[in-house]
Amino acid sequence: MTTSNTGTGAVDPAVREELARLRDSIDNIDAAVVHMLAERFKCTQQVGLLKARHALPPADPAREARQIDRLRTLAESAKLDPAFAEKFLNFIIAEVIHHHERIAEDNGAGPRPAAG
Ligand SMILES: O=C(O)C(=O)C[C@]1(C(=O)O)C=C[C@@H](O)C=C1
Repeated sequence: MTTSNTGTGAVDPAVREELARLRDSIDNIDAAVVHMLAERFKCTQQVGLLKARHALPPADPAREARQIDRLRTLAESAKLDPAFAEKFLNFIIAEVIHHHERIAEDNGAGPRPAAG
């Protein structure tokens, strides 16, 4: 229980100000994340085209393993939950792989036939 909320619906103006200041920073960080993700997807779009043109598979599990390893280490030193960092990267990479598959289809490669 805090002493700032009187329970009457009135919130201490200092608390309001602190919340607004923190939310401004959150909004700036969210904007930076969106811009950085947009740049990342511009790069992966180029990778998708390169892979499609040279008949390379959309996914590269060995590369992903190295990225996850690296990101987990970075997360630990930044005091961010490494499991969260891994989930976040996997989420983004899954989307990239969908894009790669679509680019390959649009470039006439189509899905690879099953082995055997
Ligand atoms: O580096 C690649 O080969 C990519 O296609 C990019 C990327 C990524 O988004 O980082 C996506 C799919 C691969 O499985 C590995 C990494």
